[in-house]
Amino acid sequence: MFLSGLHRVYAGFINPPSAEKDPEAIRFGLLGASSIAPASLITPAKSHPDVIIAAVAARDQARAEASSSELLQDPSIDAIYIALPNNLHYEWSLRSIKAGKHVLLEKPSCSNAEEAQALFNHPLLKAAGAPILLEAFHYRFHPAWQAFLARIHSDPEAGRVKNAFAQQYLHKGAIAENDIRWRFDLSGGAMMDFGTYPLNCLRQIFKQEPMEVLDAKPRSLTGLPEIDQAMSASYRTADGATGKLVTDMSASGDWPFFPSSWTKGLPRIAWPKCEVELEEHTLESSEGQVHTVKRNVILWNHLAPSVYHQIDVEDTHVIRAGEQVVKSWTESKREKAYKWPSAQSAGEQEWWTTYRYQLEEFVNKIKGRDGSGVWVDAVDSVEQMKAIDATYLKAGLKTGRFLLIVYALPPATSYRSWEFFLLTPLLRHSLVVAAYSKSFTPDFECFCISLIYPISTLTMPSTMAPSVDLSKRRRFQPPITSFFTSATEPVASDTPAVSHHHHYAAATFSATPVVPATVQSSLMSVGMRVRKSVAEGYRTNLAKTQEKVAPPTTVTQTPGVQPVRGNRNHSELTPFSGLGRDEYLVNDDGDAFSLPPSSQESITSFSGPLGGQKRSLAAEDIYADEDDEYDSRQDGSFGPSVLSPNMGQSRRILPMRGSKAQQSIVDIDDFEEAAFLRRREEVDAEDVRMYGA
Ligand SMILES: NC(=O)C1=CN([C@@H]2O[C@H](COP(=O)(O)OP(=O)(O)OC[C@H]3O[C@@H](n4cnc5c(N)ncnc54)[C@H](OP(=O)(O)O)[C@@H]3O)[C@@H](O)[C@H]2O)C=CC1
Ligand SMILES: O=C1OC[C@@H](O)[C@H](O)[C@H]1O
Repeated sequence: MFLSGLHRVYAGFINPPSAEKDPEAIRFGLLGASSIAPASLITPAKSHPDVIIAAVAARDQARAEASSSELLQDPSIDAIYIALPNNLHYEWSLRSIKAGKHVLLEKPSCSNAEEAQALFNHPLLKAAGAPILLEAFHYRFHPAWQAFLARIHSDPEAGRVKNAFAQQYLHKGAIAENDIRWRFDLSGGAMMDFGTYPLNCLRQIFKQEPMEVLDAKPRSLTGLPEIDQAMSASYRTADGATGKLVTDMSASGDWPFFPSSWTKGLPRIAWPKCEVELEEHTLESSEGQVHTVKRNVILWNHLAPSVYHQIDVEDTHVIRAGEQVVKSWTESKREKAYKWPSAQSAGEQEWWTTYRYQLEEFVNKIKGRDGSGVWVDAVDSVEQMKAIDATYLKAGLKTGRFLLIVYALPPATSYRSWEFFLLTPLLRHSLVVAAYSKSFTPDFECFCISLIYPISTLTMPSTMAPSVDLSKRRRFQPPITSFFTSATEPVASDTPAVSHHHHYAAATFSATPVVPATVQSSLMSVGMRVRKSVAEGYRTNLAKTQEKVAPPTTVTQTPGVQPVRGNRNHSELTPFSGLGRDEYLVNDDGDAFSLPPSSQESITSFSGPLGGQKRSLAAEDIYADEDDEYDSRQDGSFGPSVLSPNMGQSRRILPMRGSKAQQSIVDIDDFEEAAFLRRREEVDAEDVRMYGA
């Protein structure tokens, strides 16, 4: 048994036999030289006759065989594997699909449900001969998982699901401090990463949507309250079945057989596990006797079952005559399923990993073959993201949904002094409006920037107003400055920028309102000063503040020089040098009213040629469903909320009670919605109109 286990590991993960490649083999391009790619695709591809790994695109030219844009444009590439940080999944899947490529997309599919909905319901996926898009929930393709589900859903002994539990731990120290999983701006967090598996397990077990989230308790990363390092959450279906998941990506202590005081702080190793209790149900009734059975099933190690797994099934039988128990007994069995019971996929081997099985089905789907029948469809992926979002909301963690309000106050001439009178009303207005908005939209972080120039001078086309029905968690959003084109700078031509190869800079461009350079620089610096002075305790020392704030490139652009579009782009990535990885772990502690870590960087960070990495507040997630949120206020209170000192990091609020009438002085609907708050989809749609697909 041990030797066969070793063989499965060796052949599955280390050195599978090489298959001779078919001339019609699917040629894969990989976006990102990710750590998971060797296990998830490169090694499995070796034994697949219909798969060739053709190219890898990376930010670092030395490690890349192609740039990401070259990869998508290359007609010899059939499919793209996306194992980028989660925040880039939506964008690059969409780009790949638009380029006509099939997409194997790592989990979680997107940053939030809205993105997932937009992606998986994209019209390009509905057309005849449309590209195949698959969220890589690899564990589901292994026969062990399907055998486990069959014990719950298909056997005559299986009653309805009563209760389920799923756990998945990663031991303390397994993930480096600067890993993408610990970065909010890259849509990290335990529920997004490891937690997505046990959640998916529960959904598969229950087969009912949506699951109500009864409770969700995160353990946040020290210094980064918005990042969940661990989560435990419980759920209930419409049928009343209950489920619980526990995930911990830095698990310690709680060793079996040892007193907890001995092992506290030591890394904890535990198998991934799914456990299901089914309701007692009647097998047969005859001659006044009723035969019932009640089943419990456990699957150990759904994550890497090819290494080892076991399915423990325990059936408790009872024969009753009326209330009287005539006979009862328990049947236990232990099962394993390294292969399908009947050959559902040609040539499968016991050593096939979950990833190898997944690849088999992905290819089968593309080639129109029958295969095992296991698939993760569009609805499934969308529901998964909805369930993740709902868990985060219940946990009270920052959801990454932002409402940014920008509005203009009367011109500066109406104030007697820029130094004093200007900043005070701006600050007051900003804070009051943000707080007021927060009371309508408790699920959103609300920020406000008051400007001095009347909005009318910016001549924003009204068609660019944002939709308010979208909310975005960790959402892709263009930086604020990308919407302003200096009057001295030429308007970018529609020739796609090619100078930003080797990074994943999105090539989405927007029609930008032309703003005189003077207006623009004042606009930016005023906005910056307001934000800065908040963080610095209402300091209004202009010289000192400005010194710290590098002017954005768009403002200082050399006249006559063609701007490089990629550099202004919202999703631009830092180079492989490690810049993006090491810089993080921002701590806002002690900065009472500071905006989230990226608020300043959102404006300054893309001044360099390689673009900014950090999550941009001004450029960020801006949507609110105000009516819903208003209606959902439980305590009947209405009116402004005061943001807590941690407003950039947590969602705590202090409601200030009052009647609706009393509070109607400030109405956020009075403020015109700024053009740069457009939804991503609108940006894309406009691009298509202006520049072609
Ligand atoms: N199915 C599974 O079992 C697993 C799935 N995953 C999923 O795969 C994805 C990648 O995870 P993993 O391989 O661990 O991640 P890595 O950090 O190892 O790889 C991510 C890749 O993304 C590229 N990248 C682009 N922008 C950034 C950025 N700002 N910071 C860091 N990297 C960036 C990098 O490519 P380059 O430097 O080459 O340009 C990097 O190699 C995630 O979505 C994760 O959830 C992860 C592990 C297991
Ligand atoms: O999907 C995953 O599976 C394996 C884990 O190590 C990793 O963190 C996670 O992303």
